Amino acid sequence: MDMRARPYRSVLYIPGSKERALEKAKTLAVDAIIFDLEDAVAVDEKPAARETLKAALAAGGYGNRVRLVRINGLDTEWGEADAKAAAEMDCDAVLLPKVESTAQLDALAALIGDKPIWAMMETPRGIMNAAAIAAHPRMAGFVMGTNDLAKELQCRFRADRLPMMTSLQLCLLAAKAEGIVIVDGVYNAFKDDEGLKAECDQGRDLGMDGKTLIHPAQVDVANAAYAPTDAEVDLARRQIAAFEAAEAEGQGVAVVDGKIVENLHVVTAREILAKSEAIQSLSAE
Ligand SMILES: CC(C)(COP(=O)(O)OP(=O)(O)OC[C@H]1O[C@@H](n2cnc3c(N)ncnc32)[C@H](O)[C@@H]1OP(=O)(O)O)[C@@H](O)C(=O)NCCC(=O)NCCSC(=O)C[C@H](O)C(=O)O
Ligand SMILES: [Mg+2]
Repeated sequence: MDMRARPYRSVLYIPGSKERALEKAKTLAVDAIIFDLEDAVAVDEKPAARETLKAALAAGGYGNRVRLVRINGLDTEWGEADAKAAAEMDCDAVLLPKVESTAQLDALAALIGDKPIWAMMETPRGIMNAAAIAAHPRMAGFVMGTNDLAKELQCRFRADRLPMMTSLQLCLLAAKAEGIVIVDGVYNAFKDDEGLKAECDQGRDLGMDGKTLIHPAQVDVANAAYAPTDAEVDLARRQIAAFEAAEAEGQGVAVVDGKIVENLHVVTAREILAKSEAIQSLSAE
């Protein structure tokens, strides 16, 4: 399955220093993992975490989960060594934090061979440059860093996320314009399923591909919220059938449940079916 076509409902951060969590992840039904060398790893543990992570990835066992390695920024004392190490790791892409310019992406690209790049979108300057960052030839996905963003915006955390909505939507526009993946920021209260579900539903409504997570307890909620529902799959099938029947009769429009169905709705319907099938084939592997 190519990187863009596959599901990203649940994207779990794992501190690269925590062997127990690195092991636990092999048993979790996550679509992707962010193996973290940045904020989840204490300063004193950074070089050791790089070695721990390298060994864990070499040992394998992560199945069909997409493996992203989040390095420290190239302006830190660990960034360049992280990037060179990640280039040799058995991972699918390298995630760069606090991306603000395409020059930073060029610098990373020079260190990591042909691995795709993902960007943490979490600073005001980065958000303002989202279009150019998304259009970089090596760019494959955006991860919203809503904790850093809230810090930089000096905004309050609100259930409706109004203070950061412009930022989320600028990144969504940039990602969709370039056809790259975009996953939403974390929900910090990892024991609050109801709040997490509400934020997942909001992200899904906005057009996010999935949710970044910090704890295994959050996985099922995100997987459910970002999968097409049975009702959506049923409607998609009926829309496609009705439109094909209308076309066979020389019509360009069908009606399903009292609503028009045109070619563009059929494109969305086919995407829903494709995502549903991709999820099924992931769990069957
Ligand atoms: C939040 C935690 C510190 C809680 O850890 P812990 O106290 O160990 O939780 P539990 O005892 O409930 O754990 C139960 C078992 O699950 C494993 N576990 C816990 N967390 C993870 C995980 N993330 N991945 C895999 N496995 C995990 C434990 O090892 C236990 O296993 P077992 O004993 O075998 O049953 C902890 O969850 C944690 O460290 N989470 C990650 C925090 C993190 O990554 N933070 C950085 C990312 S957030 C961010 O920076 C986003 C962005 O940049 C922004 O700006 O917004
Ligand atoms: Mg951050």
